[in-house]
Amino acid sequence: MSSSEEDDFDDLKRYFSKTEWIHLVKAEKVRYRSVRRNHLAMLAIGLNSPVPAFMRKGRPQMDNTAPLFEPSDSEEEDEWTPHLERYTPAPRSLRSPTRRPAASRVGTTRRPAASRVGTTRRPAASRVGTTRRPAASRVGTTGRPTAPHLDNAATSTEQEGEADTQAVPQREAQQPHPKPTASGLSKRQWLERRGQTQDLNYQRGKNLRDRTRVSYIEEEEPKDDHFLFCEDCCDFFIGKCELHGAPVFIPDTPAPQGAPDRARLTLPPGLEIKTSGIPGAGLGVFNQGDTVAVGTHYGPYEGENTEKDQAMESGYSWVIYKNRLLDDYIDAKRETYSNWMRYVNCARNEEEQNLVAFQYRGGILYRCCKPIAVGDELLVWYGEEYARDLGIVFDYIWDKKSSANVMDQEERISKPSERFTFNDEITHFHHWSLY
Ligand SMILES: C[S@@+](CC[C@H](N)C(=O)[O-])C[C@H]1O[C@@H](n2cnc3c(N)ncnc32)[C@H](O)[C@@H]1O
Repeated sequence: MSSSEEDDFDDLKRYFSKTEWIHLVKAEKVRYRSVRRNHLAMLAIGLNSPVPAFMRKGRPQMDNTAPLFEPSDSEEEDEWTPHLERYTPAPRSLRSPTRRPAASRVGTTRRPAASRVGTTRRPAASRVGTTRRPAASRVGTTGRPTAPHLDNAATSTEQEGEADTQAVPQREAQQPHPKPTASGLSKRQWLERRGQTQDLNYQRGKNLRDRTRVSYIEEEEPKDDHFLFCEDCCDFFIGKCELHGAPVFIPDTPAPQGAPDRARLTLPPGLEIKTSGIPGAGLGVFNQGDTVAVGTHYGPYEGENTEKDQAMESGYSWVIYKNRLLDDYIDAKRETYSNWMRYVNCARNEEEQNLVAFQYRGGILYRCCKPIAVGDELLVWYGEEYARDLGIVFDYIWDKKSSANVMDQEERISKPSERFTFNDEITHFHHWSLY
């Protein structure tokens, strides 16, 4: 990383020991920086955001001086971060386990990224699950109860984040004086700002019925597949990208499940299904409308839930990572129970790939990573092993230089032209093809 890039992370350094810092790779720093920014942004607008673990004072040192996200050979690997990509540039077949791909196609041992069935890798388009724990909760969630009836309330944001919600009212009732929250306001002040002081009428001994109803909404902890990726910033975000705003989602045309030819009926306006431009590939999906902009999202991929064995037999399946023990398999073989995305063929090289498959909130989405002009065929990457299993001939070039050293790789990853996503099982043409 150049020294000017290193400067970008100056604010972050103080949260880490020297040893921890030198073991963080760029992608991790970028992630921590986003987490911190999100956290601060939420505080700035008065939302209750727990302090991210890594920012907490006195947190235990990360005991590991080796890379924080050291890859493991175990199938049980629960978490996946971009960092791991540095260690496994070699055979990334979906069937060979260590890492967890983004959405992956079924069919191998590796779980496919938004992956086609058949792998153990976490699918890119659906590679679920990483080590990321973006402290910052989604903007818009209420976070822990800022119970309006607790007029003498207010424990620190952090305490609130750790305590049982049930315990909060009692604990808070015992606190005679408001303590400042992480936003610098006491809870009372915060509530006053929100014009809710009229609700502060609850005192001990008063009829509980007089209390304002409070709904305790658990803060949603972002999961690995809650993130979207901004193709311009080359960074992950939740909700909307700070610079480029809300992502574009193109919904399917509604069609009843079980309808004959349902998959075709779901085609969004502007797309067309016709014979693929790839010889022998059958049908494909083409753009017949305006150019599809980078960052446009389609999906989720629809099909029937199935077992791994069946999924591996199908040319229309993806793996959806659920947790360390469980994957779901979705098969769009039957047109009556699937959507148009089943017709999207596999790119044969980086040049023609214009969609990236990844897992988002338990489904597989395709994100446009290259403008799709009128007449162009939509092409996604299925994942190497799955593509192989299907007999797809592709330009297998990335492995030739897969032994590129880590620094080299990191340099390359930092180039904006090379995508670096959690879902990169599917996207590896983007950044692996160059090695
Ligand atoms: C998800 S389906 C795509 C839609 C399929 N073309 C159809 O007509 O239903 C996957 C199947 O399409 C074909 N296919 C997809 N990409 C291909 C490619 N690059 N080259 C050859 N065949 C391909 C293979 O037969 C594969 O099993």
